[in-house]
Amino acid sequence: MTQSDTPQQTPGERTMIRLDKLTKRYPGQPGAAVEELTLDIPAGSIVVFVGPSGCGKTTTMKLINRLIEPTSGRIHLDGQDVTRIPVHQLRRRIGYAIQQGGLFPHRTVADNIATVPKMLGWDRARITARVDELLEMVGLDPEAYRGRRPGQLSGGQQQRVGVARALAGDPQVMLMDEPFGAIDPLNREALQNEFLRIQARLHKTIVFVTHDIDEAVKMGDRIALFGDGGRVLQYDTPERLLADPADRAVAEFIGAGAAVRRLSLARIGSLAVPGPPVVERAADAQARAAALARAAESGEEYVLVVDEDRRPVAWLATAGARRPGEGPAAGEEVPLLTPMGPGHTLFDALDHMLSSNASAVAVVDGDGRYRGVLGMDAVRTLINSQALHTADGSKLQEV
Ligand SMILES: Nc1ncnc2c1ncn2[C@@H]1O[C@H](COP(=O)(O)OP(=O)(O)OP(=O)(O)O)[C@@H](O)[C@H]1O
Repeated sequence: MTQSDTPQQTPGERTMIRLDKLTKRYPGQPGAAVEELTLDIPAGSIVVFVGPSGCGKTTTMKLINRLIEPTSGRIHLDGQDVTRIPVHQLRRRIGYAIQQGGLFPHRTVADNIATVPKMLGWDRARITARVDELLEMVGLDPEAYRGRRPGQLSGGQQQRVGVARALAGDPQVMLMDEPFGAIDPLNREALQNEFLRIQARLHKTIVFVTHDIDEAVKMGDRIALFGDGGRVLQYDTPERLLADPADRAVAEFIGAGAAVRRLSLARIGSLAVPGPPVVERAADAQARAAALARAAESGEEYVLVVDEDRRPVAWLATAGARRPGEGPAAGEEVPLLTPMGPGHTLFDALDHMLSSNASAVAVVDGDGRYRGVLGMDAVRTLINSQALHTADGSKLQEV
């Protein structure tokens, strides 16, 4: 076991949850479900528990909110031993969201979300306002959804309500047990992105369980990779887990494709990208031709057309792009793919290029203005160079 023996912290990080030699043996079971687990979960971060089925992830979650009691070991919440906190208080401080939402089927969406606020004795007006606020936050129109029952919602909508319910009492900590597990990939991605947006605002301490290493890499500030018998094999940032697996079992779980996964950790906003020539949309034919000629001379295949606010509009092929029988003629406009913004990753860029059979994507800043171009060759070079660098030249991370 690495790291989890001696919990690692960045200076200044406050520990919200401390698991200290936590062990759980279920009666009649030969081995422990969780064994001597020691782990610090920093305040305001998402820690993902990932690992094969039956390795003790759910048991650890249930130990944290005292749905079950440990055989031995301690759990501290914000410095307090949880066994000293009355259970009803603990439930208020810890929100719990589970697979398929775990909603009460006979209660309306509003009643489901209001569970904890009602427990807390809030008045009706405050509860109604909170329910509507949360529905908005998880992307459901309060007018349309507050009166429905779970059976009248899609799986994804149920999960959204489940997340809203877990957030309702404004808990310090959220435990999320495969909250997006039963969702198709497209909706799952949308939910993940929305949840990350919510988290960027709320800064909750979140423990998130998943089977899926890609989800772990995307959602986690840190990942605890569990092996059989409730042992943590590695507790690390996603970057380090992918770049430097602690042992063979970790490497096997991560599986093939670690290099590609690492692309999903590199945000385009923090990368230096080359800025090939542009031509303004308003430029007259002569200026266009001159720009094309200059670009072709320096070996460029395309020039980017930008509008008056420097937002990319289209590509313009240079003479260098012309290949007999295929490809556009010189001066021909080629439609632009959606440009990549600062929040997109190298993985998004590569995916975008592969799925649209393009060899480059335009890169824009947060206001949609042209920053540069990322080509297939540049991505390949970045992978092969084993290192990514930020715009200021400092090393971002290994790839
Ligand atoms: N109530 C219980 N009684 C007896 N054994 C249990 C109980 N709950 C879980 N276990 C066992 O404890 C071990 C850990 O289970 P747990 O549900 O924590 O794993 P998990 O990693 O969350 O699995 P999954 O990913 O499949 O949900 C398993 O071997 C399981 O069979």
